[in-house]
Amino acid sequence: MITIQQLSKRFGKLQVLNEVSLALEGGQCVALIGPNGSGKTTLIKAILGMVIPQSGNIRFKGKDIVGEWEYRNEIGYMPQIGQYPENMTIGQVLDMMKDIRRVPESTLDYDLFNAFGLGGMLDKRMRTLSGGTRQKVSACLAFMFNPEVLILDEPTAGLDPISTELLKDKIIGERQKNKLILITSHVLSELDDLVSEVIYMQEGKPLFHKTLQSLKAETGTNRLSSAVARVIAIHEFVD
Ligand SMILES: Nc1ncnc2c1ncn2[C@@H]1O[C@H](COP(=O)(O)OP(=O)(O)OP(=O)(O)O)[C@@H](O)[C@H]1O
Repeated sequence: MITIQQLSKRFGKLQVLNEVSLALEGGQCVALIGPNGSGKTTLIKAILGMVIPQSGNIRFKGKDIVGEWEYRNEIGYMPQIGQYPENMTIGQVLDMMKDIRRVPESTLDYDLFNAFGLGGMLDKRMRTLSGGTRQKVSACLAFMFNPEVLILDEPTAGLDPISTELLKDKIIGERQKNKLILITSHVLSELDDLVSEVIYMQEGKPLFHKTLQSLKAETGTNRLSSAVARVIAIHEFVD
């Protein structure tokens, strides 16, 4: 569904993405993990057309994304920190997004809106929200328009344990509908029962892209965190 070829991005002298090539398919939940500053968010923003690479290309369903914007309607994006007009209420933000997208009300997905109880907070202004409630608004918006692809950047950061479980259930349900889900998190234990593939970024390049099954089989461990640690140790030993 998304193919990335030889993608490179520099910010000044800093090489943030270094000839990244990846293929991401529907029906997969892909964990994009790696140390701080390894280029995960930059890669996500390049897919969304928010960061312009120096070289390489990204194809969405076979079509180069350069100069395109409609493909973004097929992607639900949950940023690390959602930026909203701070004086608007939750209800106004939701209405504004619905106005922009102009899709029939009957196609909207209110699962997370209902699960998070956002209906009881519609009059709260964005600037008054706790970090976790802001995350809930972002999650609700990412899923609301029923996109084929979900890109979730640290989606559970700041969410309480019950809300985290609600979001995880939703992610599992959407993956079963053959959607592509790309998710970054530093809490690997949270990804264990969610993901089918793992991409480990290091210094702007994927160190590996493996299925969870092969990662576990290769390392003889059932936990994602130990499996990743073992693969990194093997790579460091070989280098
Ligand atoms: N707009 C920008 N201008 C300059 N440097 C940037 C910009 N955006 C990101 N960077 C730098 O690029 C590098 C990669 O950042 P990025 O946010 O992609 O990393 P990350 O892997 O998502 O990190 P984290 O795990 O901390 O979220 C960092 O050194 C960051 O400071």
